[in-house]
Amino acid sequence: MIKALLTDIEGTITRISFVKEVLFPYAANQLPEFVKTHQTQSAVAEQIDAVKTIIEQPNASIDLVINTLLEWIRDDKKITPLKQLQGLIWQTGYENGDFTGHLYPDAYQFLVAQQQAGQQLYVYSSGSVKAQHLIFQYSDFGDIRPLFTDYFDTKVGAKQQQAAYENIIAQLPLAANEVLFLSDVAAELDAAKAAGLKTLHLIRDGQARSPEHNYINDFSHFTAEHLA
Ligand SMILES: CSCCC(=O)C(=O)COP(=O)(O)O
Ligand SMILES: [Mg+2]
Repeated sequence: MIKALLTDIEGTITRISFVKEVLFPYAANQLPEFVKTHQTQSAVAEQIDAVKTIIEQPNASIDLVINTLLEWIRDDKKITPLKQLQGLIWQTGYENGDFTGHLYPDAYQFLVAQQQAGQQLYVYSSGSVKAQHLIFQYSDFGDIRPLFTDYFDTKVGAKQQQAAYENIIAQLPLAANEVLFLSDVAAELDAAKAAGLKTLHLIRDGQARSPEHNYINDFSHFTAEHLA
């Protein structure tokens, strides 16, 4: 019996175009200035050092680090130092009211109903935990952070790795088969299933189906059978 839901964000409860056409361009536009003016702050300096380690250039210039990060944004690389810096950059945009966090209405109604029914709600996204807090704090439906019990990002591992889901389950008071993972990406669902979680594929935009996973086109089609 399912006792908790673990949900992806982009493509599952949030429109892909909000991330690709609002958040990513905003981060790319603000990143050079943000990194240069905040490079001595520990939270930023730590990510700059992580980029230098990844590119194996300990003496890389700040411009090389910035250009590397911009290239990773263009390629939608889910690399932890980029995702951590994006979360710090997006905070200004949310606070300025430049955008609110998109949630599909069916997803919002689903999350509220599930929490009211006693399900624990967790989030696992490539976006940093800070970015997750922000999209929910400044969501289209107001501050919905009280819906969620905890948040996980790529610090537990990449989303297409089985070990990432094993690391998440190790932090929950639940068995893997008591957790239902919701995602739009089949490879993520495969990794979660290999770790023993139950899975449900959100196919909102005509993505290819996978015979390995049950699917729904939106949460209005979610039924009690999905919690069995
Ligand atoms: C938390 S909003 C930003 C989401 C993000 O940066 C991203 O890369 C989307 O990844 P997801 O794993 O949620 O599809
Ligand atoms: Mg996704």
